[in-house]
Amino acid sequence: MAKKKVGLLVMAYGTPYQEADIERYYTHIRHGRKPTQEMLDDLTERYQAIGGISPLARITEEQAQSLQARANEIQDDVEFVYYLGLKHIEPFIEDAVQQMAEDGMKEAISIVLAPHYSTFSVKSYNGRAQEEADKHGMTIQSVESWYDAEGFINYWADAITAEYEKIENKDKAVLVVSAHSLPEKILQNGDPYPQQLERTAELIQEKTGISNVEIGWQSEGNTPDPWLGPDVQDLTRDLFEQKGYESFIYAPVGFVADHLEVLYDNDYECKVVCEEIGVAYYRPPMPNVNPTFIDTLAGIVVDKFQSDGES
Ligand SMILES: CC1=C(CCC(=O)O)c2cc3nc(cc4[nH]c(cc5[nH]c(cc1n2)c(C)c5CCC(=O)O)c(CCC(=O)O)c4C)C(CCC(=O)O)=C3C
Ligand SMILES: [Fe+2]
Repeated sequence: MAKKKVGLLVMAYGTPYQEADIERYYTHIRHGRKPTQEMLDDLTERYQAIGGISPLARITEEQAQSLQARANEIQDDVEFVYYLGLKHIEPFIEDAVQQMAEDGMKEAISIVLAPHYSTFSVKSYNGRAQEEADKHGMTIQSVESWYDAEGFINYWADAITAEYEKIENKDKAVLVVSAHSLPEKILQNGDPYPQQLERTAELIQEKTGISNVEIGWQSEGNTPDPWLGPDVQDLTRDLFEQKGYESFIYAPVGFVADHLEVLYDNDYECKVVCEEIGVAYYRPPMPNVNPTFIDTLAGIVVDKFQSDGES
């Protein structure tokens, strides 16, 4: 008998596919408000600085494909079929859910390719998926966060250790663990996002044994609100002045792929600060489709599916 098919909704941020997409993508991020020409030029220049366009579209697709393959390798009960649902560009989350329904899926499991839960990020992905699923009478079980998953921590611990070993004077080295900043107002409703980042950092510290570890926030948006800090660039200067560190390892653990926020905000902006103050810059590779990482996500998806019990 053919195995039952279960939808595997893989959700991610999305990125422009070509330069001509930047304006509508940015407008979507801004909830329908067009960016000014200056803002648009600024974003276009940042994409140009990383090679014209982001590698994120390709990597997200590869992550979803390998996640499907691994999830089908580690269990034999059902066949997971992946659907990509993006937050800010097509295929949108709603498109993916609708497609699942048209393909006859009755149930699905969803995961967001971002480790930390926030009302601003994961909650909105899951809410959009759920709302669309309701329209089609589909059930979606959503993985909420995986910032403390053992294989995820192991991935970063190994990648960071490989950089750390290159450094001679380890007393003068610091690890900066970061995620995307969010408006400070998330704190008023007890959002778990900052605690989850702290926990990721703590687990990485336990695993690597690195003594100097700091939390930073990066890539904050262009809005009048106050954002969570310290920003990684300011933090770099402060740590240099106050502690005299000579080597900085940046681990942007709130992201899972090579994209603008890492290739520009870390590899260009943080590096510029490091060069200015004369310290060494290190940034371990992103998870992308690393087998340990994909295996971890597959395990989480399968566990969630099995624990919620098929009827
Ligand atoms: C929490 C979070 C994550 C991590 C969790 C998750 O992955 O969901 C994330 C990831 C990403 N963010 C990305 C891109 C952008 N985010 C922006 C703006 C914003 N992000 C926000 C939040 C987040 N963003 C917020 C609150 C804004 C301000 C909106 C406003 O203005 O009210 C802008 C506008 C310009 C700018 O501010 O830089 C861009 C271009 C890319 C793709 C990069 C590529 O294309 O390679 C990725 C993976
Ligand atoms: Fe963003």
